[in-house]
Amino acid sequence: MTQSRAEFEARLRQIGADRYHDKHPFHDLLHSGGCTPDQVRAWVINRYYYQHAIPMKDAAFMSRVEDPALRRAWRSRIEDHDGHGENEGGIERWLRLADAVGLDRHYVASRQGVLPATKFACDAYVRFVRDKTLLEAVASSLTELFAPKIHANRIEGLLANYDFADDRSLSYFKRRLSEAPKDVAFGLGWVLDHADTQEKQDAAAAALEFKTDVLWAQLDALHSAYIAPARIPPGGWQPGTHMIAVAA
Ligand SMILES: O=C(O)c1cc(C(=O)O)c2c(n1)C(=O)C(=O)c1cc(C(=O)O)[nH]c1-2
Repeated sequence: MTQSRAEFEARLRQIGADRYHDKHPFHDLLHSGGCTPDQVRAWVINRYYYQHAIPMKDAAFMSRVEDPALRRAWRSRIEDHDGHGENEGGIERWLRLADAVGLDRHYVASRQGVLPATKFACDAYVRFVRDKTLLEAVASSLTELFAPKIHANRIEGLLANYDFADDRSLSYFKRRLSEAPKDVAFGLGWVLDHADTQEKQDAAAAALEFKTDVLWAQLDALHSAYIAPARIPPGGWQPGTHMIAVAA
């Protein structure tokens, strides 16, 4: 049976409550100060791959949208990451975080050393948004409903527990606190308006579940590779390498 708008929204929010990556043990370690500097670096390197994929998936989405009003509402997402005018953009802000943890930003931006499962997960997200219905594509972005809370926790946890953390190195997350709610308010409204049959509601819910898997798989990959007993796959970043040379 088709759910009411309120019931369907509650169903989507429950998917976050059950499956969002704020519950992953890697995040507990990271936010509580339990990661070594190299484990934080591994996260920065791998998460860069997600940052790199996001504007590509938004461009893939926009290439399929025929309604100019929807493209107009969506295009700021690309500018938020790539920058526009005075705004240097999220990718540059992420590289500032890479600088702060002592990594060579050119290495991070090269995406060498990224774990295989991170690549598979992020590339699958870009393909999903390119190939599925527009409704499923928009629904898959709705994990951002749950992101401001994890960003606020992360800012607080990193500031309390790591020397590298300050306003400058964490500016990526601070900025997302104002960008994400605007995007997700639009995305949620669009999904609630367009998921007007049971079949469409089921497809949108499945898309959101798929996206929680994309996020969870990245943290499983990190945990397996870099938390003891660490098992770095061939080609994965080796701790101690690709650091900024520090003057003696
Ligand atoms: O740190 C996080 O936990 C987190 C999660 C998500 C998310 O839920 O997909 C995004 C972000 N951050 C983020 O910074 C971001 O720009 C972003 C864009 C999107 C998207 O699907 O379009 N998700 C996310």
